Amino acid sequence: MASPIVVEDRPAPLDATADPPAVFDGTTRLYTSYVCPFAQRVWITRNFKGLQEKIKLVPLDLGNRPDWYKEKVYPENKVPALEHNGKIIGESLDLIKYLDNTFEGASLYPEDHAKREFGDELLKYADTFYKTMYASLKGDPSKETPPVLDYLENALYKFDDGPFFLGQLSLVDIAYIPFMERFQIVLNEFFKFDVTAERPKLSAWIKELNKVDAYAQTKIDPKEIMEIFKKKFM
Ligand SMILES: N[C@@H](CCC(=O)N[C@@H](CS)C(=O)NCC(=O)O)C(=O)O
Repeated sequence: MASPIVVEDRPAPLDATADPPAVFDGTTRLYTSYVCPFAQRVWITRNFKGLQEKIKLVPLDLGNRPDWYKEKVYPENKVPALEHNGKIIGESLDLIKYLDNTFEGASLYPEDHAKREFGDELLKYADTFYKTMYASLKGDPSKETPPVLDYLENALYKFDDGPFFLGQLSLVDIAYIPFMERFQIVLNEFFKFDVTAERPKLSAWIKELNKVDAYAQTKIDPKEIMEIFKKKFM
């Protein structure tokens, strides 16, 4: 079960003029960006586990990033990064596992061996998925994306005890949904290509995820998605 619904105000992103937080003062902080799909994975995980009080959001303006972020916090200069117990941890897939294993709250990975094995395979495939989707924008998505979309559609038939990849909501769904959110909009708007057409499982999966408050609260305005993609990828 998800934790009770918490409605949060989004703090304003910090830009180059902002002072740094009191780094390594014992506060657990998620350095993030509201528009970053990798960071969104960690944000959803935090929300679902009910860690809003324990893990403070520190959103950055990536286009005008403060120098102190690279210098004092995360030399990689990327989001997401988590400050916890005197250290900084990066990489979204590592972070969602870290949050699930380290903090209290609902578990996001099943105990069942077959589900874990399939979950590991799907988590590995997440890079192939998003890279194929981004690369397709330079060509014809209606030809280049069906293999990866069909892989996901077929994967959704594997367990029938719920609409999610491993039946119940897990880290696997959280790894994919930020990217699906963006590509559903962008492919529809710019290429008139519907990722869910003739993919009933995928369509139901997206609908069910939209009912999950921990995710719904992290969505960004579709107009903003289209502007970002127009500027950066097309
Ligand atoms: N592999 C990383 C990718 C993180 C990433 O690329 N984040 C982007 C924003 S969406 C970023 O911080 N870019 C800043 C930059 O590259 O300078 C992860 O999974 O966390």
